[in-house]
Amino acid sequence: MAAKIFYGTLCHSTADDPMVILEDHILGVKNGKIQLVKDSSYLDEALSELGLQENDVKYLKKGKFLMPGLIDTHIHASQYVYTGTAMELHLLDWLKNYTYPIEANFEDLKFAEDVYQKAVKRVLKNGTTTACYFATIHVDATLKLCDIVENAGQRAYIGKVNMDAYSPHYYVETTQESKEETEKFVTKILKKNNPLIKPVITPRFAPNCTLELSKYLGHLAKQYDLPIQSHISETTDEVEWVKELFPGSKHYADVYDQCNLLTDKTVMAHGVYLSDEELKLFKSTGTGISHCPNSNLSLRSGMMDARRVLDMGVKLGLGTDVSGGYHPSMLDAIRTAVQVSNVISLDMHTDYKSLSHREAFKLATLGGSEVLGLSDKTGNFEVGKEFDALLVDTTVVEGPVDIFKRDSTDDIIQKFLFLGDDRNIQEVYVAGKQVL
Ligand SMILES: Nc1nc2[nH]cnc2c(=O)[nH]1
Ligand SMILES: [Zn+2]
Repeated sequence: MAAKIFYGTLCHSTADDPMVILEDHILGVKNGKIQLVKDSSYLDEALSELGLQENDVKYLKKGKFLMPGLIDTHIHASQYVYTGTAMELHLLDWLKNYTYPIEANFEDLKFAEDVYQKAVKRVLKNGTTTACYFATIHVDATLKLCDIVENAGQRAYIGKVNMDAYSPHYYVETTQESKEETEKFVTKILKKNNPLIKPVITPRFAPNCTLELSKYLGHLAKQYDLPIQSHISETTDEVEWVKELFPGSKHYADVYDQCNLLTDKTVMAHGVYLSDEELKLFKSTGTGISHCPNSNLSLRSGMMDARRVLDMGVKLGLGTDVSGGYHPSMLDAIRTAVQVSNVISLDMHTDYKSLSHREAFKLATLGGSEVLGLSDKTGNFEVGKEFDALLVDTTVVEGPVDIFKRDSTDDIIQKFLFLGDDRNIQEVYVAGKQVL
């Protein structure tokens, strides 16, 4: 995109305020970065500062607004193939009966390409400008996912999954293979030198990796300064199993910590059953949590108390966890996070504050960028950051939202968060480039 100025309503989060609504404002973009955010009375000044003409200004009428792109901190691109199905089992049986057999098919590159094309297209259309993807154990198929993400212009972390233990015979790696293939994958992606795409070290979860492999992965992440993703404390059965498998560890988080897998670039999905001690360890290591409320309800795993995590100062973002979660849209993650928090509040003392839609909006944007260690680049409309944004139109004909004369800008934004969908997402920008 050439340089441009957007004129109208802007909505984003800051460190102090989960939702700042700026009406009659201008946002200037040049070289993919946000150059200025000002009151509209500065328009003439901004035009000359950026060397632009009046026809470089995009005016947003009532009902339209600009917001930061959504950040999905936990999504399995490979599981998109069965999204919306197969949710009657609990986690460990679900993995055994559906997930592993389906992921094993990604050895077939044609199958992988078809699924990944559709998954990436779907999430971009739903406004996910940054995604933290799990793929499968297969290097070639995971490289295919990288090509597809690159062509689509999305910002992403992409992980080749590691599994050398308690995995079925048809979907498993030897420890040596897993080590070699992962380093091969990492170096290939780094060679692309695409600033939008990074490899992420991806031990599936503690039971699926030997300590030897997990320790190697911690070392690899350090060597190449890479982010790390995995799952933790999603169900009580899983927590019990980890206790049995690793009797030498203080708790679940300690298994990862012993392998140097808890860093300020680590995102752990779920964390429903983390103890205070584990959360303190997350805080001290800078590890973030991806809260995946749809998945936690769909697989009946439990309810993660987002308020508790926030109160303990642990970084928090939202994830769809497709396909443990059935919905690929982060708007669904925002809504479900609010609803789960509402349900938790029913059992709490009266001054317990459930998560507001404003806070959930922040988790899906700025919070996600913090969890992924990308808050210097994306997450809000701070000057100097890259322009990752959605142009939302709540007045689209035959759309899912009805706007009335009485609706304030605040109401319009809230209606989009609770009722909107991809029909309302008119334009999607990543690093200043219009990708949809
Ligand atoms: N939700 C979820 N939890 C996991 N734990 C280990 N693997 C998975 C997975 O694929 N999905
Ligand atoms: Zn997951």
